[in-house]
Amino acid sequence: MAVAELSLSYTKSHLHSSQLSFFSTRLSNHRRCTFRPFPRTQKAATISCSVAPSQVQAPAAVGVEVPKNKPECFGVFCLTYDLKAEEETKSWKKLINIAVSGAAGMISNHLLFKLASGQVFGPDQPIALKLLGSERSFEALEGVAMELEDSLFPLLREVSISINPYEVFQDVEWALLIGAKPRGPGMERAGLLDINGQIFAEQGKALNAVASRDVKVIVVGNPCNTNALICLKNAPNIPAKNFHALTRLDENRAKCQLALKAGVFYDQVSNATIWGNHSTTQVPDFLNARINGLPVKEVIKDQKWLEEEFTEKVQKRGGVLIKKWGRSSAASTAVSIADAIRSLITPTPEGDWFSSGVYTTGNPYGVAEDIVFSMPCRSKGDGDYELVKDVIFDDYLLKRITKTEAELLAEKRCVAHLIGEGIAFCDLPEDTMLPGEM
Ligand SMILES: NC(=O)C1=CN([C@@H]2O[C@H](COP(=O)(O)OP(=O)(O)OC[C@H]3O[C@@H](n4cnc5c(N)ncnc54)[C@H](OP(=O)(O)O)[C@@H]3O)[C@@H](O)[C@H]2O)C=CC1
Ligand SMILES: O=C([O-])CC(=O)C(=O)O
Repeated sequence: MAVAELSLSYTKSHLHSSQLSFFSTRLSNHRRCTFRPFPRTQKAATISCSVAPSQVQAPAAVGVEVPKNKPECFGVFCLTYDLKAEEETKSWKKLINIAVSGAAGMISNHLLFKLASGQVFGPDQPIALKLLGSERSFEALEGVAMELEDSLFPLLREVSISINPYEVFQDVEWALLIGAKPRGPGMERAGLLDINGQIFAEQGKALNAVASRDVKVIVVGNPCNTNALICLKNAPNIPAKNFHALTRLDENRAKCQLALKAGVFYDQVSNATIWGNHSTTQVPDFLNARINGLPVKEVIKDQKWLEEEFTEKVQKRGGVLIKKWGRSSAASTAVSIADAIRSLITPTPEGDWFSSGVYTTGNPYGVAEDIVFSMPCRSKGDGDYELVKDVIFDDYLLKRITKTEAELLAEKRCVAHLIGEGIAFCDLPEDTMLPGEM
């Protein structure tokens, strides 16, 4: 195939900046094209595309400088302002970069507006949103960015969109990894693990290459525990401790059910742990949870309800919701991502804790090492966390924890090829299900 080379001169005024962004992103990511910007002073760029001469069409407009590995800004976010000149910004913190994948999906559609409004990082924290999509979703991403423009959020100082994780993850302090392929009809769970695992392997490599060394990663896309494991294994230069799988939605669901049964408002439920996998083997812990400061078992005396109904309700809540709503939890998932972030950036209230799927190596509970398992955590509010030591176990809890642990170990064997552990061998338990699959 002939290689056609176009040499374009640069005049920024020919295109609106969002068109420039779209144009350069498309070109720089096209499989068959390389986009080589010249230094700023020369104001010219070269695009090389391996296409037959008859397919070569001069672009409708001229090229643009694209700094290497930097996604282009979107629309109104391309304007620059002197922050210091604005009175209200003088007390603001330093801007933080937040990457969101699956940014055109349903969960993101709720989450992005929470982030931009200041509800998550606080009213003095300006943010830059870096949205990751794909060829499939690029136009939808532009639509999302347009809605962000039209919302006039003061704290939202930058928005950029790209389909290249190496661009999007550049210098990010937070990576919220939501995008994943949903399990389709007739698709084996092993197939889902493989397809999504490849997405998270690639994203792990990109984070390793370009993200802040202190980046905190929250994996939401399912199967989120094993996706988080794949991601961290492909990012060896970032502490494994910085990777989380989202189980906060499960914790919130558990608190709601306990409150309902006890007849109290849900803010009275504390110390709720979800152990294990974000799947139907997850273990909502009623042994250590408290209602109005008292052990749950002193308030809800119906042990059969706790062991059977409560546990199953939490495990299968996602599936019941899909049956009613016709789609999977998006708003409550976005709320729980916001909760998960806030739990890491604000000190945990005395005596309480929160659940997160975290790396098990070094855990005090005897859970198998080298997997991502939901456990009770506390934070000083610095983005880091410690595992809670003063929890108790009984035979029921241990038996359930062993089951969810076995499932995660089987998922790990299934993705051995994606975590540098040789040939995959998939012997998943038959009842392995996402919460939404029931
Ligand atoms: N951990 C938890 O508690 C929960 C996790 N989830 C999970 O979160 C994920 C996102 O959910 P939601 O936002 O509702 O889903 P949507 O289907 O609305 O969006 C998912 C996004 O994933 C992206 N994607 C990446 N790879 C593929 C692919 N191969 N095929 C199709 N789409 C792909 C798509 O964006 P693009 O084309 O830009 O890549 C799409 O926009 C799912 O995996 C879901 O199971 C949901 C609820 C709770
Ligand atoms: O299975 C899904 O995609 C939905 C899900 O995780 C949940 O509701 O907890």
